[in-house]
Order: sequence, then structure tokens, then C-alpha cells
Amino acid sequence: SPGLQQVPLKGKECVHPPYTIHLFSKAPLVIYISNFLTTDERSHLQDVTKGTFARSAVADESGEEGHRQTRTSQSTTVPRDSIVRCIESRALAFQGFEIPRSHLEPLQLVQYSSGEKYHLHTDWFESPERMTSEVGGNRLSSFFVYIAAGNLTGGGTNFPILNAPYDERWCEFVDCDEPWDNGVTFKPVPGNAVFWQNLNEDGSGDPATIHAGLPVTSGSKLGMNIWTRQGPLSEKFRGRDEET
Ligand SMILES: O=C(O)CCC(=O)C(=O)O
Ligand SMILES: [Fe+2]
Repeated sequence: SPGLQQVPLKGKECVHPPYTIHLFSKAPLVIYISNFLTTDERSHLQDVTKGTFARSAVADESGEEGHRQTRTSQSTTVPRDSIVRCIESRALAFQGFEIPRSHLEPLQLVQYSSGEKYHLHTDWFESPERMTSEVGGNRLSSFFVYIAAGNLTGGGTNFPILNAPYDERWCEFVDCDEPWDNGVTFKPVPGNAVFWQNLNEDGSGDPATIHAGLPVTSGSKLGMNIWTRQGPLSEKFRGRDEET
């Protein structure tokens, strides 16, 4: 239609699935999304990252990256093809269209086998080394998308500071067997995602966004992080964009 700029996608149309959103919390902003990724997109992400996973790193207080018992998963960066760009566009549109693509970190897949977990942490940083202008400052928001669950038990995403919901309809997405004191645990339902805002209006990190990937007690879990920074990442960290 006149006035609408269509981005050419080299033969592959970017069609967004009709996902459903459920507002979980207003402060911090936490939104549960059903059917954020299609089955084809999920298989594609698994195909293009096959054999590329390595032990996940975490940063300590000094910003030093290393391997710790607090994060025992394997992870990898997803190469940016037309399907991945389509998922990026969806994540940006979800946040209101204003954020340029350059504010997105490369998408990260995280694989957990039985016994693996990611201890309580925030996705936002406190050490200046981890939020330089080269990496676009701090992490404004996070999507954790569930990509696959093979005979999975455990492995939910737990937010201990958030209140568990009252309405039973949440039990489709939330572990309603968790004791009330544990906060909320989102169930790893493939295709679904949890979105939250990490930073307050003044740019400070919101401590209430602390969360964990609970131990996988059997089977396997594959998830994906989509992190949006406050500003653009340099080409060194984000890689080259052919189109914007
Ligand atoms: O595995 C999960 O459920 C959460 C993972 C996570 O929080 C992260 O990778 O930053
Ligand atoms: Fe996280």
C-alpha cells in the first residue's frame, strides 16, 4: 500500500504468527507471550546452530567472563539470516517499533541437559565494564523464548520476587504446584516466551527482575535470549547488518 516501506527479504516473506499476550506484572513489566515463534522457526534455529554449543559463560562483579557452577548450560550465538531477522523484527515491533535493530544483541540459544541450571541472576549489569557504549550500555529488556523441551521435567524460569498469580487460568503457563513463597515459575512451553523490562525509567536496574533457570530434572530444554540494549552495539559485538 502507498507509504508503506516493505523491506525486501530475498524471496523469504517475514510473516509474524498471531501470538497472544498475557500481562503478568505492570511493575516490573512482565508479559507472557504464547506462540511467539512458529514450529518452523524453532526447527530452523536448531538446524542452524547444530554442533556449535559451548559451555555458557557468566560475568562476575568485575565484568570478567568465565565458567561457573552457577550457569551449567551450553550456549551459542545464532547466525543472522532472513528467518532470524524476521524474529528480530518481531521482538522490536513488540517493544513499540522505536528501537533500532542495532540495539539487539545477537540472539543466544541456551541448551540445558538433566541437572543443568542457571542460578538466580539479573540480566542487567552493575559493572561499568559490562555496559560500555561499545555494547550499547545496559540491557533494557529480555525475552526468554522456549525453543524445545525433550521429555522435560523441571527447568522452569523462576522469578522469586514476583507474586504468583491467583487466577487458575495462569496454570497453563505457570507452575501452580510451586509453594507460594517461591514467587512465580513460568513453564517452558515451546514457542512461548516471557518478556520483561530490566531497567527503570531512570536507567537503573530493577532488582525485582531477578530470576533463575531452575534445574532440569530430566530430559532437555532449549531456550533463546533476545536482549535489547539501551543503545546501539558496535559492529564488533553485533556483526554486520546488510539491511536495517
Ligand atoms: O533458562 C531459563 O529459564 C532462563 C535463562 C536465563 O535467565 C538467561 O539465560 O539469562
Ligand atoms: Fe536471565
